[in-house]
Amino acid sequence: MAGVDRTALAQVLANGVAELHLDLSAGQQDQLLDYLALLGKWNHVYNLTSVRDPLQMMTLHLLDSLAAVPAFAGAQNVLDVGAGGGLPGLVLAIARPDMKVSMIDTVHKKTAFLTQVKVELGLKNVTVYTKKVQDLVVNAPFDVITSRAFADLSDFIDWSQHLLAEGGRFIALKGTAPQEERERLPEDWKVQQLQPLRVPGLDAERHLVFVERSVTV
Ligand SMILES: C[S@@+](CC[C@H](N)C(=O)[O-])C[C@H]1O[C@@H](n2cnc3c(N)ncnc32)[C@H](O)[C@@H]1O
Repeated sequence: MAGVDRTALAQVLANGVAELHLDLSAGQQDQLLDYLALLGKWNHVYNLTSVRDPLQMMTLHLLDSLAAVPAFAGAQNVLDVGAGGGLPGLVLAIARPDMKVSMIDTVHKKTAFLTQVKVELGLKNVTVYTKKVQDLVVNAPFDVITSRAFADLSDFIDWSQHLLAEGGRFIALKGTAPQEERERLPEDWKVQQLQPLRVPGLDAERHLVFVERSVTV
C-alpha cells in the first residue's frame, strides 16, 4: 500500500481487533488488509472514498465497521444498503464467513469494485446488486438490514422495509445519536436500542441504532 508499510497497518489492525475483543484469525486479518489495499488502489480511479491516507482508512473505515460486528451475532442473512466501497458489508463478510452478506448500491462503478473484491478475496458469502434498494426484489428476505452513512433513518426504513423478514431488525451505523431522525420514523417502527460504540483510535461519537416493528402485523 503506497506510503504505509503493510506491517504497520497489520499492527494497528491487530491492536484494534484485540481492543474490540473480536475473534479474527490471521487469515481474516490478512483479508481485511487485502481489502484495504484494493480500496486504496481503486480509489485513485473510482473515487470510492474521500479518505485517502491508509492509516486513516484503517481507523475511519475498517475499525469503524469492525466495531459493529458483535451487533450481528446470530444474524444469518444480512443486506447492506448503500454499501459504497463495501462498508460495512465487506468487513462483515470477512469477519463472519458463516453469514450471507448482500450489498446494494445504485452506482455501477462501486458495485464493480465490490464484485472485484469478492472475486479477488474468494468471498463465497457475498452477493452484489446494482440498483435502487426500493426496486430490489428477493426470494429470501433478510433477517438484518444495515447501512452506514446512507440516509435519514426514516428513508432507510421506508425504502427497504419490504426486504426485511418477519421478526427482523434494522441496524444503522450512525455518528451522533440521531434524536430528530428517531422522531420521524415511519409508523409502526421504533428504536429498540441506541448503543454507543467505541472505535479504537477514534475520538468521535459513534452509535448503533436498532430499529424494529413496534407492532406485529
Ligand atoms: C455516503 S455513501 C456511504 C457508503 C458506505 N456505506 C460507507 O459508509 O462508506 C451512500 C451510498 O448510498 C448509495 N445510494 C444512494 N441512494 C441509494 C438507493 N436508493 N439504493 C441503493 N443505494 C443508494 C450511493 O450511491 C452511495 O454509494
